Amino acid sequence: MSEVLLSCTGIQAGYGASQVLFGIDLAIREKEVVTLLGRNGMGKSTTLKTIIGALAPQAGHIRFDGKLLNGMRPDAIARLGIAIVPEGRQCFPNLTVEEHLLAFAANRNGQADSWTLDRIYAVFPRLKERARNLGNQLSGGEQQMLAIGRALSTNPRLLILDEATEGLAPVIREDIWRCLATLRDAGQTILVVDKYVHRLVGLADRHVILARGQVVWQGTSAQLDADRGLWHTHLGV
Ligand SMILES: Nc1ncnc2c1ncn2[C@@H]1O[C@H](COP(=O)(O)OP(=O)(O)OP(=O)(O)O)[C@@H](O)[C@H]1O
Repeated sequence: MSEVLLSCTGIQAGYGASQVLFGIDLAIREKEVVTLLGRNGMGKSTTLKTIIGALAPQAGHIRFDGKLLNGMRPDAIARLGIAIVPEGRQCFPNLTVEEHLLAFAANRNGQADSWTLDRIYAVFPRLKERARNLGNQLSGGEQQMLAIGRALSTNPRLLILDEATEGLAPVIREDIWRCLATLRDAGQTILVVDKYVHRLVGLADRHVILARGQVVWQGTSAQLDADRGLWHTHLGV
């Protein structure tokens, strides 16, 4: 089995006096695709925020490639190789697609198989067609592809997607799922938060379900697929 890349143990976190996470334990191995699932308000985004350093945990440890992330600033964590595609895409209106993909490009970890512009265009041919268009000339789906492409251009060891298909038309969502499957097949380690569990069982290796700030279930896609009671109780499907 491959090495554990990210591990969270006993994470507690919240906003001021309001505690949201009550001891989250999760681990992601290299080349795994893992989802974080659960109904609205159960703590998925808060977990992501603690991993990327946007929110300091009140207790517990977050380790990435063996290094303790507690207390590190978000930019330092990003430099270690964690990239997030945030909810809402956040493209720059006055940069072209190609400028977005070049402006953030880095291969800090010296990966042999790095995400060059050509490789990103191979995963997202639509972005190649739109290379000279500005961010504000793109459709919602194209902006989402660009946000993923931009995150990839930093050659992250862990790519995190927070509700990447939110608000997209079903046919565009399918495009995004196909692209994520291509990334998975290329060996990219991915943590996904999304609500389309039907699609996620076909995409991910493992799933972690949160309820009220705690991990209530973890298992493989086959295990999740076989237990529709879980879908009903915790995923509202
Ligand atoms: N900035 C904030 N300040 C105060 N409370 C917050 C803040 N952000 C989130 N919360 C609260 O923390 C709890 C968990 O929210 P979180 O966004 O982590 O849930 P989630 O599982 O990602 O759900 P969703 O899919 O609705 O985003 C909720 O009760 C939410 O109201």
